[in-house]
Amino acid sequence: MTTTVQSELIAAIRNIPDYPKPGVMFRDITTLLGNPRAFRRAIDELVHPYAGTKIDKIAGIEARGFILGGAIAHQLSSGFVPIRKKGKLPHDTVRIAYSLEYGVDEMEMHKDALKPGEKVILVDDLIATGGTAEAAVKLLKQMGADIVAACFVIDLPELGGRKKLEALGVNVRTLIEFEGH
Ligand SMILES: O=P(O)(O)OC[C@H]1O[C@H](OP(=O)(O)OP(=O)(O)O)[C@H](O)[C@@H]1O
Ligand SMILES: Nc1ncnc2[nH]cnc12
Repeated sequence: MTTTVQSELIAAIRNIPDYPKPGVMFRDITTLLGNPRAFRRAIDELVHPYAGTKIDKIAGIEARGFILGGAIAHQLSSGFVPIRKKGKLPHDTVRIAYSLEYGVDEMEMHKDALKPGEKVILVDDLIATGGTAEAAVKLLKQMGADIVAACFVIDLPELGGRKKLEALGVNVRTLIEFEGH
């Protein structure tokens, strides 16, 4: 069943066919971010299960996870930890390689960004194959984080990312789903 809030979020997202390559329907959240009501709704929906829970850090995945994660951190009075593509963080880092549709990339976070046992929520805009989020989960676990949940606005269920994270024992929260790539 699609709720009113879900319909509103779906309507706020712009769909761009064949971007960045033929056959991909790009789910563009910039229109949602530019819509004050939809942006607030998305943040409220992502946050509400954790209201009143002490969450030490929100870990946001570059780049769109920074925007959502910053707003969520503010709402939950948590700190924010950026997980960045390699070479962007200035201090000592932990780094992990991960697979993209074509080739591999690496992401990293600062070694002192988290203390073991801290409660962390991982945030990104979208989960597709789950390769990006899986790598982020591995980095967070390496740092000794207690991963409370991984939260995304959009799930592309056919690509299997949610199941991949759940197989790692991660509680996954998503707001809306789209069929296909
Ligand atoms: O589940 P996956 O198959 O790993 O794909 C999901 C990732 O893809 C997009 O980021 P992208 O790699 O396009 O980077 P960007 O946000 O820096 O543009 C999205 O924001 C996720 O981070
Ligand atoms: N279809 C899609 N739209 C936006 N970001 C994505 N990342 C991976 N697949 C995507």
